[in-house]
Amino acid sequence: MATTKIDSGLNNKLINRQKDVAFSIAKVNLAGAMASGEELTGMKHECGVFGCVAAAPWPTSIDVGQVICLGLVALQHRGQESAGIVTSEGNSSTHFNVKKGMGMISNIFNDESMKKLKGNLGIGHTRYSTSAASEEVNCQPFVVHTVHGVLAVAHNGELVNCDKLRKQVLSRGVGLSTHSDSELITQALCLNPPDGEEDNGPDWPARIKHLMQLAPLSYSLVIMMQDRVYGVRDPYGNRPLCLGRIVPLNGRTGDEGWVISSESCGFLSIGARYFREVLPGEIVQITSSGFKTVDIIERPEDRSLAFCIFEYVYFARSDTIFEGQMVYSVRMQCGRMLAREAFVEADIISSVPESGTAAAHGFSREVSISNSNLTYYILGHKIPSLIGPFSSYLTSFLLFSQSGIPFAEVLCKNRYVGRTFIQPSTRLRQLGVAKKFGALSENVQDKRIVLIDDSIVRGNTIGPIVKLLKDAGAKEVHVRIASPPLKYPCFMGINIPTSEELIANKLDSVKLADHTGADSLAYLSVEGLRKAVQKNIKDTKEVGHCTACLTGEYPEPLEW
Ligand SMILES: O=P(O)(O)OC[C@H]1O[C@H](OP(=O)(O)OP(=O)(O)O)[C@H](O)[C@@H]1O
Ligand SMILES: NC(=O)CC[C@H](N)C(=O)O
Ligand code: SF4
Ligand SMILES: [Mg+2]
Repeated sequence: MATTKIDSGLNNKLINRQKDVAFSIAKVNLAGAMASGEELTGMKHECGVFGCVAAAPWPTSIDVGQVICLGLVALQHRGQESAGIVTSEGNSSTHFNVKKGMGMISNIFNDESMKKLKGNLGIGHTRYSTSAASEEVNCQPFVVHTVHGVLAVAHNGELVNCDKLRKQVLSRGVGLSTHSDSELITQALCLNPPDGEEDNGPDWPARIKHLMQLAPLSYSLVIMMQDRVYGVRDPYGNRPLCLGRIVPLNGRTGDEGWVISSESCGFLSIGARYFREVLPGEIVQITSSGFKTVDIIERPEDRSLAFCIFEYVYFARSDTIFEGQMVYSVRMQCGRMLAREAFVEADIISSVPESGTAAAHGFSREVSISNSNLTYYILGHKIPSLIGPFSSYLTSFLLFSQSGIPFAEVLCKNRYVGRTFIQPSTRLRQLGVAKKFGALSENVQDKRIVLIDDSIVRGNTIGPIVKLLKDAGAKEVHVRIASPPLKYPCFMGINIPTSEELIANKLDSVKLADHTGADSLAYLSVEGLRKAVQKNIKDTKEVGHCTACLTGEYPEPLEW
């Protein structure tokens, strides 16, 4: 697989760029978080895109605006800074209906604004900023008027060659009003094609293709013209995008419309069914008569697919389907793999809610193999090593594919803590309290606990939780992380903290165990994660995942 490993020269440039980007974004986000007293945890920052086109005849009876609004609610975990919906009535009208604003979807859209979002087709966006500040002016979708009519664009991702493309677009006489790479994409689509006239009106697929050649990654786009929506996924397939069909009520046949979304998780709640993924490099056109692939743009030959592996680990909702498999099942598989790599004896297996839970169930079900010597368990009892080698027959015969250690919840998550408006006092900070969590003390008392989380980023979550569990009476807490140490920045739509902020760059697992007060701490290996993700991918000609934040191997040369 051809990838770009960071050398020391590039590393310095990366550090500088990281500082620039981190400063411009973090000053907004940190200010927001600090003002609310909220502690920064996890990898934030992706975005969700959604589109809907009603089947003919138009005007449709489908409430397109509401379908998009509910579609965005299902994608709310992908971005909570701002959101927007743009609809088109699909006729000769020279404008789109637009509603955008800062904050959560429920704060932006109400019955009154929904009434104005009439239409037969539309697109929506929910944002976490990566390339420009979290401000009203950068809210998406971007809407522009061109000589060929109105155009709206919603983008998930981040252009790795943004500076170069910016210069190209500016040098063609276009003025940009923001620093957003998504505005840049919108304006790049408006440029007249470099190689001649479009005799029969604008050739949008050709323009999109041209953009894709100029900007290799990373993006999933929904682009709306007056009577159609295009769905576009970058040739590396870095960010997700999938298609669904709106099924008729009362068992009638045929489709009532089509949806396109970053994730499939919301489809059932809007009366849609998952159809398929948009392929890496594919341009899909959706009109009142259905979907059609209009082109597939290839990657350079020596480069592999690079779907973000962290969509499986943490970002996506667990009922979403990627590459033919449900995210929840992959997270369980990560837990199984973790049990094979880093088993430890304990009384209960538990998780840090929410996203660590599926992996904990997987861990609990797995036959356990410790790192150095095989240890076989049946119904929680260690089998003497003498009969160990025969136990695989026993386990399959007796259907004991479990470690024999039950799963039990130990933590209760407070979902309102993010709204607190006070800064913790020095005393509270020194106590290192796990503000988001409470301990289920009866489950914890005198127990040896394997505590599973999906990832450690800054290390702000795990230490206070270990302390909380010990304070609640836990005898031992063994932390197991269902992904490898996070060491490198991401430039593809995820705002990973600077390298210095990533705790794995400061403390190895032994030191981190010591630092957090855990009795042991171990991560899943990169190979283990890859195997867990790729084990059940079927019917796909090609498989490939970006692991740059874990390995420093980037899918495409970085150009700064
Ligand atoms: O090392 P840190 O910087 O503290 O970040 C790591 C934590 O952040 C995420 O959880 P989060 O609370 O964001 O959401 P979740 O409920 O989906 O797990 C992740 O699941 C880890 O628990
Ligand atoms: N996280 C994202 O996908 C953000 C999209 C785009 N780069 C923006 O900042 O608006
Ligand atoms: S660097 Fe990490 S977060 Fe970014 S796209 Fe690659 S796997 Fe995903
Ligand atoms: Mg978490």
